[in-house]
Amino acid sequence: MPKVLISDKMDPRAAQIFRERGVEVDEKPGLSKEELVAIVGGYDGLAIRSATKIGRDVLNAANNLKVVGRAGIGVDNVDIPAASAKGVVVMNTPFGNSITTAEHAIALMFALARQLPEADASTQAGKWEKNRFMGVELTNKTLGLIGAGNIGSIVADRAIGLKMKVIAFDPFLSAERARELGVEKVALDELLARADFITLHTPLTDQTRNILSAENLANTKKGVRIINCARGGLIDEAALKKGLESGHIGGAALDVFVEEPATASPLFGTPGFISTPHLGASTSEAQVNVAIQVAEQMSDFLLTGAVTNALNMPSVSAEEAPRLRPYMALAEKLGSLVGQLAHGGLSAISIEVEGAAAELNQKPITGAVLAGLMRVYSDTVNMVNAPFLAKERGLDVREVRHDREGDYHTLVRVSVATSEGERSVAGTLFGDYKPRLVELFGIKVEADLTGPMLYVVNEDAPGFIGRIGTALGDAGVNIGTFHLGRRAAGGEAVLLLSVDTPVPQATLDTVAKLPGVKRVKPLHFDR
Ligand SMILES: NC(=O)C1=CN([C@@H]2O[C@H](COP(=O)(O)OP(=O)(O)OC[C@H]3O[C@@H](n4cnc5c(N)ncnc54)[C@H](O)[C@@H]3O)[C@@H](O)[C@H]2O)C=CC1
Ligand SMILES: O=C(O)C(=O)COP(=O)(O)O
Repeated sequence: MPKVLISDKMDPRAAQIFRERGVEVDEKPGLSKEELVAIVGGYDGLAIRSATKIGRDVLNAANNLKVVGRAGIGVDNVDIPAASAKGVVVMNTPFGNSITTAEHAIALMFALARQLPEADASTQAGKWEKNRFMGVELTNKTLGLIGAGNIGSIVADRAIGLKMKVIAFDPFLSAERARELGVEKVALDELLARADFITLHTPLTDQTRNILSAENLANTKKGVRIINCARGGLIDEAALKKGLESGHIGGAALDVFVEEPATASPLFGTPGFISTPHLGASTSEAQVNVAIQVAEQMSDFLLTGAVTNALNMPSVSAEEAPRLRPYMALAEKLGSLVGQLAHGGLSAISIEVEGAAAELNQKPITGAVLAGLMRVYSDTVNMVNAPFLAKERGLDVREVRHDREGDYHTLVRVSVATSEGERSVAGTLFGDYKPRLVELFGIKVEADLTGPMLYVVNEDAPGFIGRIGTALGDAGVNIGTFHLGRRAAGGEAVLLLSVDTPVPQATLDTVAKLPGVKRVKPLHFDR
């Protein structure tokens, strides 16, 4: 039974779903990094929010980990390249808390416009400072949206409802989508110059880090009010403090900080500054949504192989997963076969599907071929990290889908470019579930690729099969199955033998010296 650790505070429905689905679950929110490193090796899945940091140290210790599930949106607390290299799928729940977070941005916008936190503190202190708190109306003001994705779009919709004019800077926002949202797409400089309020809704990337830099903050309209419910690091916090102190910035509301938890930010106490402790997603509705979704996605993956909302792997639906499973086994065996038989470096690989295979999602098949191929070089390879490793090695990967149906109702062909020219192998599924090799380097040969095997290329000649049987028999190696193919009578022939035990080196040397033998290679396949 797979085992999952919930390492952040999560709605109890997550644990309930894991248990109902047959996944063992431990709940240990608030672990230190050292505590997590000490126990993470015992888990197949980690369910997290933003507090758990999954870096190389945690991943190095996570030797059984298959999936990290983020009950929320931002995954900047997960080292995705390191997770991919380790073969760990990282998934999030991209919509479950978007409305809640958008509402928090709107709440902070109102709080800034009417100085609600300060007015509340002063009133409850018995001061009744009616004349101190003069606010501004939102109606007819311009809201500058930096990032118009899921959350930004909801903020735009709500702000338009409040009769604001919404302008948006987002390089990936199409003119058509901007029209649909009722926002005006502008360049960043124009947004800075025109906006009365600015709200940030982008992920933290190399392009967005410090997007509100000291220089950009200086180019904003005097009195601008700024809201950040996205990620700390989008705003230069020191420059923001200076801007608030000089009065150029009329107010700022941060839900997120460069350093979290922010318990001693220099911004605290600055006039016009208000803050919340990363509460954007904290409503009961959003937390139920993301808890249910993450537990379902992770259980599906661990129990059926279905992949939803992964950031480092193509999706596989729950309906597709059972249909794809035998193809992935076939693909992995074919990849392994070409990997084991390749002489020297490979520069390119092409994965072709035809017949019934062409109706399926090809990405997982490609991932499985690459995993089989790359496992020849490293035994920590799986479908998640194989495409990354292949890319790192400069392997050119091509996918081809043929509508035609040939001799077999379904076929997967793997061709590699080697220093000796192109080599290709092909396989089918017998009875729609049993992987079977049907072609090896242009020669028709049918075989199960399983366990220890022996591959021999020889000149087709009478008596050869007897001689090889004797050589293996003399070494006490029992032959399980025997598969033969040849280009033409008397031409090049291939022999694939499954053997009960691996063939010793001395016997391989004996076989290599038999008359007519051109190549001998022991192979091994997972069963
Ligand atoms: N405070 C909180 O508790 C929460 C924070 N978030 C954060 O909110 C942010 C936005 O989330 P979503 O809207 O769901 O993401 P999304 O991916 O739907 O939208 C992000 C948008 O940013 C745009 N973008 C990317 N690079 C950009 C750039 N250089 N300049 C301008 N725009 C750029 C993208 O085109 C996209 O439209 C994320 O950072 C997420 O982690 C999300 C939920 C809760
Ligand atoms: O979903 C996100 O990106 C968030 O920032 C929410 O964070 P949280 O789950 O509340 O720690």
